[in-house]
Amino acid sequence: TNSTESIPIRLNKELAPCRQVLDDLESHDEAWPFLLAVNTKQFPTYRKVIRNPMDLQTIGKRLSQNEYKSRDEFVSDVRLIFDNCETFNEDNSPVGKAGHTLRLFFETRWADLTSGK
Ligand SMILES: Cn1cc(C(=O)NCCCNC(=O)c2ccc(F)cc2)ccc1=O
Repeated sequence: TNSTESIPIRLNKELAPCRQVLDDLESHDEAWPFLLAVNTKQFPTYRKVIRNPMDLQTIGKRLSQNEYKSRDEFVSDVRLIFDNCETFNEDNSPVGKAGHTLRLFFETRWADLTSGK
């Protein structure tokens, strides 16, 4: 059965752009640092520095489990990825640059999807 059948139409419509932009982010060439949670064995200081980790897989799970009650909650989690990235990485590092590139891509795509274009 279609898991969205139980969601009110209004909410389902609300969340459609969220699914679309998440798919676009996941398939972006610069998404590689953000697809999965940062590996804390590879980066042992990460959880000390970053109190609220976030990644695209986690957002996908929350979306599929209907944990977002509004677009704003979804957008906050996406922006948390990029804010965490700026906190932990130098701007001119490979991950830092990927974060800036993907943030700009997100904000542009999100505006297109939600400004009725
Ligand atoms: C957000 N962030 C990520 C990293 C980081 O180094 N992340 C993993 C890179 C290695 N992972 C991959 O290359 C990969 C992962 C999944 C996939 F499907 C394809 C490639 C470091 C600091 C930081 O703040």
